[in-house]
Amino acid sequence: MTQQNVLTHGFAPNSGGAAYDFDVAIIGAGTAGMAAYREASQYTDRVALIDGGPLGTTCARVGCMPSKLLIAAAEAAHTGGRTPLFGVRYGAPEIDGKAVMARVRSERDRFVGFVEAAVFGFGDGKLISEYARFEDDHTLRLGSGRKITARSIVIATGSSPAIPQAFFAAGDRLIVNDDVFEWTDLPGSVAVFGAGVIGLELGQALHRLGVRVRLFGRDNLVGPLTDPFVRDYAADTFSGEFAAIWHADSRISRDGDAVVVRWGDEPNQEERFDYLIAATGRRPNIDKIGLENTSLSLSETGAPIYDPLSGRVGDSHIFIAGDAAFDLPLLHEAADEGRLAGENAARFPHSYRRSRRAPIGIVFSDPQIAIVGATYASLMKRSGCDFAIGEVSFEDQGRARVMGLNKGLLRVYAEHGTGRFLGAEMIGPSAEHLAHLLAWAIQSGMTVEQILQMPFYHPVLEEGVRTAFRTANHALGFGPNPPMRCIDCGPGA
Ligand SMILES: Cc1cc2nc3c(=O)[nH]c(=O)nc-3n(C[C@H](O)[C@H](O)[C@H](O)COP(=O)(O)OP(=O)(O)OC[C@H]3O[C@@H](n4cnc5c(N)ncnc54)[C@H](O)[C@@H]3O)c2cc1C
Ligand SMILES: NC(=O)c1ccc[n+]([C@@H]2O[C@H](COP(=O)([O-])OP(=O)(O)OC[C@H]3O[C@@H](n4cnc5c(N)ncnc54)[C@H](O)[C@@H]3O)[C@@H](O)[C@H]2O)c1
Repeated sequence: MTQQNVLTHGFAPNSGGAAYDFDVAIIGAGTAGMAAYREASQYTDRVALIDGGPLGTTCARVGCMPSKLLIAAAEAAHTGGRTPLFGVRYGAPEIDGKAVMARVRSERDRFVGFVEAAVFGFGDGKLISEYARFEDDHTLRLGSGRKITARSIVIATGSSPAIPQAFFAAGDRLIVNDDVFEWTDLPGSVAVFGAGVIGLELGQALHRLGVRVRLFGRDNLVGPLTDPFVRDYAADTFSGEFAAIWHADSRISRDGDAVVVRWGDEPNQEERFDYLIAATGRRPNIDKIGLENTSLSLSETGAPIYDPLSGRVGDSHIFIAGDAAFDLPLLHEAADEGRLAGENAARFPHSYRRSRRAPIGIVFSDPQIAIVGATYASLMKRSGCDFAIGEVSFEDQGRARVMGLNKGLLRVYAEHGTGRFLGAEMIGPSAEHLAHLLAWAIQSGMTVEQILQMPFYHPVLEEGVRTAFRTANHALGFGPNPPMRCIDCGPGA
């Protein structure tokens, strides 16, 4: 990849004798930073995009894309195990770990290449390949020691794995997601710590690829789920497939090449692994950017206090976006926040607030997990039990049974009085698609009644969604419960 557009020694800013070197300086050329750059460039040419590397974005390099590539391989390995249900038998899968990881890495490199090409395509002198930290409110000190000034600044520095101190007892066998995607072969065994999104996705995928996996969670949490019924259903489902301890107070040590994990006093409560994968959450990359040298208001944790509808930190000329803000650390949110911050930084002091899209989060486990709109926990906090709940189990749902994918539970939440659809949590088949339907309904401000007026084909998984809304309709006091397995709804609808 040519770096001819990368400016490392000197730049040509300060056009027109302006007070600052740049109108906008963006720290971080990830998803949020690139979106900010594109947006700000609509208003001014005097934009600097600063990134100390590696380029390529977290999503493409060590996040969304390589994780989904690994999951795709795991799905291929798992498919044969499901087919005896249909009277179709394949032999045991033969998993070539080297070939699995070769595809993950080469496809990953391809995605990263596209991103790099986009950054380098921004034009001469637009990218400054150095790390930056604040020297004062308008001044950034670069890694080389040089300084630049900017009228507005966007912080888009992303996030990094947060690793509990106790894990370091595993020495060089302690790894994070970044390291997994550098493997050239699959290991024999891993202890995955953290039953959040990353832990579930990587843990299940590695298990299906023949790696001995044990997942160690905390507080019985399962991914992002907050509804106790859906969470318990999910925990039972995953426990039925691979070894998982949803709450463990474990002790970690190292014995030769092995990581030893002990989670109780019984002899069978100790296991040895090749690696310990830390998937225990992420923290924003804001601790080393010199925020203490600015006049910004910081929270107790040292995070800039900002408005998520404008990206603006306090009443300053500084904006924050993406995982650095850590409100919704997801790819599409990083892109939206980057655009918002870039526009407002360029327009400054005329910055505006913009409404946000309906929240949506998907975990690419199997079954998939999805949450949309307001979570169960946030509704409980906001209104106690004063909201209506509808639900459907996918165990007897027609289409799910036909496909042998009849594992899952969807719970939908609606506002009493208005019948407005507020949010949903689910585990189940094709959750990635059903979640989009649900999120679009929330963003459109639909009521349960309006949703039930929509067309539903037969036999489809969406009929299960309809059942959940029919039971919500009843919980709202708007109508009777749907008959169980009603024929005109389609069998098991
Ligand atoms: C394993 C994994 C799987 C994921 N899967 C999904 C998924 O399926 N779907 C989804 O929506 N999200 C997923 N995510 C989350 C998603 O990847 C992130 O939310 C998103 O990439 C954040 O983008 P960003 O621009 O904020 O940060 P990044 O892309 O990390 O960009 C930050 C940039 O800032 C640079 N930088 C940092 N500090 C400085 C500094 N001081 N000076 C200059 N440059 C600096 C870095 O080099 C980097 O290039 C996943 C994350 C992980 C880790
Ligand atoms: N499909 C997706 O959209 C996707 C996939 C992967 C990552 N992501 C993003 O990346 C972020 C980070 O993912 P993550 O999984 O690292 O964080 P997470 O916040 O989703 O989960 C971390 C989990 O680790 C647990 N934990 C903390 N300390 C622990 C300990 N000592 N022992 C055992 N468990 C412990 C927490 O209770 C929590 O359940 C996510 O919030 C998400 O925004 C998204």
